[in-house]
Amino acid sequence: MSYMETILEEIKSVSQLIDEAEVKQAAQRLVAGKRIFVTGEGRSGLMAKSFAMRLMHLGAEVYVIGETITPAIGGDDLLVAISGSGTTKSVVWTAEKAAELGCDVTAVTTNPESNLAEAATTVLQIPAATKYRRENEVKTIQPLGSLFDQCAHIVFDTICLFYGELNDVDHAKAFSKHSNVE
Ligand SMILES: O=P(O)(O)OC[C@H]1O[C@](O)(CO)[C@@H](O)[C@@H]1O
Repeated sequence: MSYMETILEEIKSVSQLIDEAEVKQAAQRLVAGKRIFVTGEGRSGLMAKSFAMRLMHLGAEVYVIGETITPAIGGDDLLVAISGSGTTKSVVWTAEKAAELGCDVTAVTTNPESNLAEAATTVLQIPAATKYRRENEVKTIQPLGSLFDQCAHIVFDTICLFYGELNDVDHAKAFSKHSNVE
């Protein structure tokens, strides 16, 4: 099998462990018209940013924690916190702080028993391999958390499809939100 086929097989094996109904529920929680904040470090942070960009194109009011123009988070807001391991301190701390403020916190992680999952209101588990290669993680030929990153990206795109459906946003509406100064 080629490397590309192997990667696709790895992603497929993880996707088969995810219940799409749970992904739809994650999208439904984002529809409430609330402000959405996303957070994650490093690679997981990049996945968070790509998710935020897609949600913006779909009409959401969305912010990335730590960016220059990100406002204060409040009790009426939603936080999506992404960490493959569920142990990255800055992400756990952000989730704890947001929960303390009354935010609805969705943890996107491989580990439903992690500190991040504990701090969250809801856990969306993506049972992919992380950089820690814990015993129960699925096998991967890819280094670090690549498999988690890829699967998270696909799960976020699935959430975006549900989100678009629920909010009546089609390609044309999304295109109208796309940058016109590039
Ligand atoms: O997804 P996690 O477990 O929070 O890990 C994030 C960290 O791991 C890496 O993805 C890889 O070491 C870093 O880019 C990032 O700082």
